[in-house]
Amino acid sequence: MIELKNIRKDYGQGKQVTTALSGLDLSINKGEIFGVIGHSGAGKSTLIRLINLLERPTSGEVYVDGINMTKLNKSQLQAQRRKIGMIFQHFNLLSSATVYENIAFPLRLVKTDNKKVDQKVKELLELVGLTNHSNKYPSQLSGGQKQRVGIARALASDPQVLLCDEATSALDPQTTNSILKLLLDINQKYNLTIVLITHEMHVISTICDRVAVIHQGGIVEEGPVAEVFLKPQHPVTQEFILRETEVSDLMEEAIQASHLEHSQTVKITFLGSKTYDSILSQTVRQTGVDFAILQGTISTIKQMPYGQLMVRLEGHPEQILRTVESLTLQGLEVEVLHHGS
Ligand SMILES: Nc1ncnc2c1ncn2[C@@H]1O[C@H](COP(=O)(O)OP(=O)(O)OP(=O)(O)O)[C@@H](O)[C@H]1O
Repeated sequence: MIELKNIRKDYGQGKQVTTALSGLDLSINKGEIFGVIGHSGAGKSTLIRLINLLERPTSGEVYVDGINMTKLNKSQLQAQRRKIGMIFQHFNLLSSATVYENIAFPLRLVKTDNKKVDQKVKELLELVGLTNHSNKYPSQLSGGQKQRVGIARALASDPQVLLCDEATSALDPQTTNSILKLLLDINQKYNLTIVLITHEMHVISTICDRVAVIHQGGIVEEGPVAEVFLKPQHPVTQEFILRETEVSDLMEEAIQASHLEHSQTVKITFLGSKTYDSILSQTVRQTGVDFAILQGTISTIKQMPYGQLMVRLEGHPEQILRTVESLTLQGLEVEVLHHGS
């Protein structure tokens, strides 16, 4: 659906050049929710604005739905942009227009007749849950309601792609979750491709199918969210995930402090329905080892449950080995963090 090929983006000229993106390749499938995460200045805004050519690449190509955006003339680009909706961190609503007129705005621009406008706006008001607010002005709305107007306006032209530029960064956690749920519902209802940029791993793990981690203008890690989240490879990804799961450096201290003879500290990852099974207790009963839980998390990645337990297994080395093998055979992921002597 979206392809960025060997993209370079420089801002400024001569000695003042800042390279925001260098040699970036990215491919996003139709109907997926794709997240891009990175620190401030990593190049996220530049990347998302390249997709609808709000920023032109210095070199490289941008394809949306098979069309090379960089080769279009002005009117062709306008037509292609109607397939790409966008929402913003600070909503960018027209303050002097009502909710109704904000949503109608893209349709008025292309001179849609009033009856069709009315039908579409009412449908969208219902979709975003603002039917009773249509005559209000943006200043009379909460942040979450403003973003709902932004979403409805972005959907007015029946786009195939929705770009979300830090769409929940100005919202509190509860409102963030309600907006994320709305985006997920829209994605499922219309098979809309959603691209979002964020600096919060929580946003990624709540709704995204795949994620790319961007750092200093390049993608350093990319893949299905569960894979990247549970087995982060790059230090920047690891840092985002540690922040999210609130596992601190104290963890390392706990592992060292709890170090015992004839023990091994392991991290066990449970995915999907296995998260709630009693696999660990059944296994240790059979192999005869004891265990102590050092840390544990149960959460979800896009509505799929997962659990991670840090445990110290205690027993004869052979018993511990059998325990690890048995857990692995039962489909759990076991990573040895520390061998006891
Ligand atoms: N219009 C511009 N002129 C000059 N430099 C720019 C411009 N826009 C962005 N940059 C620079 O390009 C780099 C990438 O910026 P970008 O805004 O894409 O990052 P970001 O990851 O979105 O950061 P943030 O989360 O802070 O918005 C930064 O070094 C930034 O200073």
